Amino acid sequence: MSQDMKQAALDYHANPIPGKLSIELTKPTATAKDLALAYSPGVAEPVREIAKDPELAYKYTGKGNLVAVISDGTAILGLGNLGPLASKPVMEGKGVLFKCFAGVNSIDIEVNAESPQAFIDTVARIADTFGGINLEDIKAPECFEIERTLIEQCNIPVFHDDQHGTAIVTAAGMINALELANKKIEDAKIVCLGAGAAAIACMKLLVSCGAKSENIYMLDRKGVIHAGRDDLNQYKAMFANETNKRTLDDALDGADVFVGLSGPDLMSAEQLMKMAANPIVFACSNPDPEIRPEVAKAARNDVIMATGRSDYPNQVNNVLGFPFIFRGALDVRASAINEEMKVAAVNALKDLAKEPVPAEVLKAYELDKLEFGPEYIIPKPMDTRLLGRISAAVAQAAVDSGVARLPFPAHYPLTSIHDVYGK
Ligand SMILES: NC(=O)C1=CN([C@@H]2O[C@H](COP(=O)(O)OP(=O)(O)OC[C@H]3O[C@@H](n4cnc5c(N)ncnc54)[C@H](OP(=O)(O)O)[C@@H]3O)[C@@H](O)[C@H]2O)C=CC1
Ligand SMILES: CC(=O)C(=O)O
Ligand SMILES: [Mg+2]
Repeated sequence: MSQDMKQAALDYHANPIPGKLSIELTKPTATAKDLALAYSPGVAEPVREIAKDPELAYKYTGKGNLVAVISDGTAILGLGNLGPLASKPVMEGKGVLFKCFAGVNSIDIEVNAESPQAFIDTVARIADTFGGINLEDIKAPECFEIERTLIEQCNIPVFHDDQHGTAIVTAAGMINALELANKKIEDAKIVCLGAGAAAIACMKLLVSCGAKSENIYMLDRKGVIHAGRDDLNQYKAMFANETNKRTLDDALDGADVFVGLSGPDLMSAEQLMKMAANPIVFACSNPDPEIRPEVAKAARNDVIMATGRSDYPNQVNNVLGFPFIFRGALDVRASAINEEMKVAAVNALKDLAKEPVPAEVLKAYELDKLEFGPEYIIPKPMDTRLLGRISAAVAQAAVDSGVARLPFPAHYPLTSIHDVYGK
């Protein structure tokens, strides 16, 4: 990023008031009578009702449209373990996206936990406050046990965005990119650089979509994950292949797909040249991708390229998932976000990329034209149709799979965040 952009980003966060979110009132507070309803004595009435029936918290408080965005700061974007406080701009950022794209209220919570168990205990104790919990930027392998335990302990959706949000968006983009490259997912040789939260979840979902695990070469800092290694945790071990490949160069030789979920500038133009014809490169590390699109495209013109960033074509980023997935889950009061709901989100997202792009989206991105092709494999985050399509698909899948506690919403499909409480 240029010095100008860096300063602009700091100014954006600092001015005119610090931070990116604030809390707004939803009820009148102008008179003494208003205050008597909002606070003492009126507030005692919903207290008594909720004490008798906890479900009434959804009627009398903001719980049903409130998500906690919770991090321990151990894997902030691709910047690494910089601690909970430093993660706050990202968590506030997730809150901005929840609100502006899906009308979901959120509170960011940065937890200074000395162990995964301390983190779990902290989250479990505050879970009832919220309609859902979005775990963010928690490093592997701890994130897997943290999420599993919290799903068990909480009766609201708990969703580790870096795993599942990323996997859903990656799968949708990949299915479309493979179609454009005229490649079959079951034959594709896939290299995944990174073996953490995002990488493991992405590769698992690609396998569910038809990829063959024997065709996937996953790498961590020590190189290719193979059956001969004795230093693998149970999550990496699921991707250990019988192979002689040891390095990224070895793995990329003839590969069809590269998925980067690791760190900045880890793939060179020379390495890209080793890939098969019409290679697909998802360099998704944030903020700096594994290889920059300008470097990749200068090296070869047959590459279908995506990054996690807003300032290049094909933004493969979990922003295309979590706001709308939670919207759908909250609106049917789902007890969890299950596989059926994730697959429904993949399908809604990939299908939308094939439809004509509305003028307002073109305007937002200052483009004259955008149609399904190598430069447009996945919808743009500012496409307002995402709200209606993904939330409806997720809500329907929740109803069909039996985790919804409310019927499919009568006010769906949503056309705007102003409709989220009904039209
Ligand atoms: N575009 C998107 O939507 C998203 C992108 N991401 C990006 O994915 C990356 C990983 O995030 P996340 O999974 O949450 O973090 P984790 O800490 O869970 O995992 C990081 C993984 O990257 C590997 N890694 C780091 N540096 C290297 C290197 N030099 N060579 C090979 N492997 C390396 C680590 O290897 P080891 O196991 O050996 O430590 C680890 O397996 C980040 O850059 C993040 O921005 C994440 C979520 C969403
Ligand atoms: C996008 C995101 O969640 C990440 O890079 O961690
Ligand atoms: Mg993240």
